[in-house]
Amino acid sequence: MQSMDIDSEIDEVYSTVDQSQRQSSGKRRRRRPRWITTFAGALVAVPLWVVIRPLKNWGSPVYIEEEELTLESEGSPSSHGIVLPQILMDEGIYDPADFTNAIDVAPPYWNATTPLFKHSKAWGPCFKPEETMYWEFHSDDEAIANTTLNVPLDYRRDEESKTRNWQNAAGLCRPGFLILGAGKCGTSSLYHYLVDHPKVLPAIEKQIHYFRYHTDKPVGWYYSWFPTTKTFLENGALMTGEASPGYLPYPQVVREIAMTGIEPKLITLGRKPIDRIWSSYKYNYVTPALDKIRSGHGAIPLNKSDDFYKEHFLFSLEELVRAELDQLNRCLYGFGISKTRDMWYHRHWTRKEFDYREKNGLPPLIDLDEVCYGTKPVNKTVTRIQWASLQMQNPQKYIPPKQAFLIQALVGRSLYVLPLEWWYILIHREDMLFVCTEEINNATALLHLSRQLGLPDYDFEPVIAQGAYNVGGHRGYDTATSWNEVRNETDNYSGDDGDEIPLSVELRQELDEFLKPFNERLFNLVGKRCDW
Ligand SMILES: Nc1ncnc2c1ncn2[C@@H]1O[C@H](COP(=O)(O)OS(=O)(=O)O)[C@@H](OP(=O)(O)O)[C@H]1O
Repeated sequence: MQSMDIDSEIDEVYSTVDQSQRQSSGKRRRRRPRWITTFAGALVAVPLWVVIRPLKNWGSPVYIEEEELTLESEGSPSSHGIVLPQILMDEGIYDPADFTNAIDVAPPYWNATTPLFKHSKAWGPCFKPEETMYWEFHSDDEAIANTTLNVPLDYRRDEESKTRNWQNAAGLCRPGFLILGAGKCGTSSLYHYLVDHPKVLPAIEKQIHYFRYHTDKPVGWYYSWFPTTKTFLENGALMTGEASPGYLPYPQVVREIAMTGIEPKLITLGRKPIDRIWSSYKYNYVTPALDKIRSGHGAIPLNKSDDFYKEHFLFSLEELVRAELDQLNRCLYGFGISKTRDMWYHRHWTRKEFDYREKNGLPPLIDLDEVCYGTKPVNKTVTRIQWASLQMQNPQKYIPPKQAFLIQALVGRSLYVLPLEWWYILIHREDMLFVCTEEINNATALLHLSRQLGLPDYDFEPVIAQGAYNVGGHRGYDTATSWNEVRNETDNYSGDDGDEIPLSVELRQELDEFLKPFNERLFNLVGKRCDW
């Protein structure tokens, strides 16, 4: 997956998911005729139910008839104005105390005073089903054993859902959190840590990238990547979410999200820039380039060692950072200012911000990806303008073209404040959450974050102790690497000073100087400081 661009990553993910969906649906139990279950259930389950009622998710299956899922059947509003089918409250699946927490924050879509809540035909984040629903509270050991999760999830995905015409969001749920990025900042770990919370259900995939690559599809297609209303409610969930690092860098994604009628909490991770740069150099450049070379590229000899290829056929970190820094200096303090303005000023949603910044002497908005680097090769030898002299002088050195959009921005994607400033134009400040990567190993910091998301308190210590995700060579968003292995195998984790990163002292100093004002601007924007 590593060596592919995000589009093909996603295509691959989709086909794997469809397969696993088919497999997992094959494992689900066949439904029994309802009258049998109702009768048997009444005989056996009712006396038991009296005893075990306080135990959530335990007991024989509970079915809800169609008429029980109408507005009339809904319970009276709780003190927070939440209305759910009465049976969910009676069963103890939800408790009125669920809808606010220790710092008095309600999870997204559960705040009954917001316009979004009043106007959507929904139970919290989930749209009401159009058909009779068939409810089972999961106590099924077999089903549980067949999933990696504590609860078997039901997603409504089928062939039809891939077509543009599929509009219906009935029976589906919206995400309550999105991790926007930045890439290589621990987004996979944070996602897995958050979905360990008993009130949070995962999406089918960590990365859906709907708002970047798939907005030609209806929003129902997007929601179909999350648990269905039925699964969501019967598990007593409060939110679901996803993590797509391709969201953060792009201003057009901000607008797409704001227009979609979702109001998730938006989480951005920022890692010590030099650590992110080094991680991205290895993951987005070295590994995919070596993969490509090993499968045969041009006149590059086969079956040589990694060191041989690195020495003769790859650009060093020093070379790429040097070239990019020159480009960034030209762009951020020169041509990028007017070019960004020309591109964006005519849009309603950005104009006021440009004017405000100009009037108050604030740094100008920059559309880093689009404006500073370009998106197309210059000619057959030069993949991006910033590499013109490098590639002309070393035509034998290889940069995989599909990865160029990531390799070109090793430094740029560590200037977290530049894309974030666009997000703050349209998104409420209280919905923008910033996390320093170096904090995510800390259960207290995660508790704080989960409270800001509107979740009840939870101990994240055990899930953190399991390890980190998507570490170095152990690629894969869903693979945990134990902390022992992490310590043995990574050379750049928080806590050390990154001395082993192969950059000359001079360039490292220049880079630090270059980064400093952007880091300060970031801390100022998000209202907190990281340890870098
Ligand atoms: N808990 C914790 N603390 C510090 N650093 C961590 C943590 N979890 C993951 N990581 C490191 O983050 C890198 C992977 O980031 P992402 O998952 O965001 O990568 S991706 O953009 O989705 O591919 C990857 O960095 P490198 O190993 O340096 O490449 C991970 O090791």
